[in-house]
Amino acid sequence: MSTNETSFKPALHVECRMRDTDGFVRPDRVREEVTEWICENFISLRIDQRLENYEELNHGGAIQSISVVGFSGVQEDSLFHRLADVQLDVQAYMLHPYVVDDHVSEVRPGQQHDDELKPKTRTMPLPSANIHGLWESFTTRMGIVIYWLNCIRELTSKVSMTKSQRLDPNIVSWNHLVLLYGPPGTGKSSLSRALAHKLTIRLGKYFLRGKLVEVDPQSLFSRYFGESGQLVAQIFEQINAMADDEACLICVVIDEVETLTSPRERAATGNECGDALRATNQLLTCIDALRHRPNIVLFCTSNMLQAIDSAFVDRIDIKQLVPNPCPRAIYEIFRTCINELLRTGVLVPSKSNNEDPNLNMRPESPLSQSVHDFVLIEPISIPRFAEMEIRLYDQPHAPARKLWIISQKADGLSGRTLRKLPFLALALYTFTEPSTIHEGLYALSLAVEHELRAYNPHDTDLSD
Ligand SMILES: Nc1ncnc2c1ncn2[C@@H]1O[C@H](COP(=O)(O)OP(=O)(O)OP(=O)(O)O)[C@@H](O)[C@H]1O
Repeated sequence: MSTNETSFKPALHVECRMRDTDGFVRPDRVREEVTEWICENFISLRIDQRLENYEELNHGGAIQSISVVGFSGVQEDSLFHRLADVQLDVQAYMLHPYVVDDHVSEVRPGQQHDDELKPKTRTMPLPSANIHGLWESFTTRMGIVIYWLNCIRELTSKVSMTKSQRLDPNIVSWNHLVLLYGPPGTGKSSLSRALAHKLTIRLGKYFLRGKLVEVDPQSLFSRYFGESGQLVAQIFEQINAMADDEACLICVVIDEVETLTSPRERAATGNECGDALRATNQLLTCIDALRHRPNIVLFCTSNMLQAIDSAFVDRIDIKQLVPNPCPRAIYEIFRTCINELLRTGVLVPSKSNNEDPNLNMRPESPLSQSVHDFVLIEPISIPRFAEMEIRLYDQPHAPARKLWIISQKADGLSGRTLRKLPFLALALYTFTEPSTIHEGLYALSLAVEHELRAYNPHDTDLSD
């Protein structure tokens, strides 16, 4: 098959997580060997599949896991893909260990004035154990996730093209700027970090390392009039210096970017101070200056798109609304929380037949035989939506089914609120310790109703 034919095929992404080998094993060698092994041993692959029996490979000892993580084609929601129809994209990476206290840019003790004039950033090497798994918690298969798949695909191709083809930024416009906007608590900041992590893995062919730089926008405002512009310039000087290492992908995250980019017309009419105007001007200049750096991507988040300067909005390459999670995403949020409560023993699997007659039927019982194939006897974790969807109506009492009904009811709540609810529900509505999974789910359903009433005080009938 010609190379041209291959490059037009959609990509199937496979991630190969390596053990820490102290640099003895090169990721590109692992990538090559795993690609060859997959082509020789598989006809098709399923999204989310974990590949086994790789230990026999020359680099098998250096591999911790191999998973099929995504597909960049038209039918992004289909689960099975024939290798003959795709371009295999294997990435080998090593996670940097968990960092408890992120590095905050240096400030010298005892220098009060100096401290205030230092913009604060946190840096973390990528890919990082701190962020690992975050992307997956957002990208439930199908549903709202499609735009994230598009977003990562667009970013990957733009960064890789500017890096490999050395495109002239004055001719091909790419400002390296992504804006995630939407209501509070929908996961914009977490998604920016998750995107940075994922992008570093996916671009492992082009960049040997990655770095996440999180800028605290509040620290860019000084109480000394006229200093804010300088602080912005200072932070971008630091970022520019980091980008001198061309083998490193620098992902910068600026939360609440509207604080730095308030519309300059407002300042001109006297409602905003001149210092803010200088900060906005400086930021725009710095963004323009970064355009020739193929290894920088800037992720910004905002709750208020209308409060951002139009010249900044005009420079944005990828602008993505992050809405409240849809029921499938809500199911995933609740599912991960409940599984964590089960894992730690805060919740326990069902103990008696009283709660759910189907659930504890013994497999030996002839009466149970017909339902046994479908029934979870002692669930130790709730399955993913994709796994339980086909069996949804066969098991009216299964925890997964109950959770799906609760998730549909919780539509409209923010991701932040949803993450709090399972734990809060146990504190408010259960009286035994530990509670069973069914008691926990009943409590969660009450907590959701309570929260919805707080959102819509006039809506009294929330039963389904
Ligand atoms: N769709 C979602 N899926 C999974 N978790 C989510 C989702 N939305 C929000 N969360 C969780 O909610 C919490 C808050 O997220 P985050 O701070 O990223 O939101 P935000 O949109 O940046 O909020 P704000 O605008 O108030 O700063 C995090 O723990 C995040 O994991």
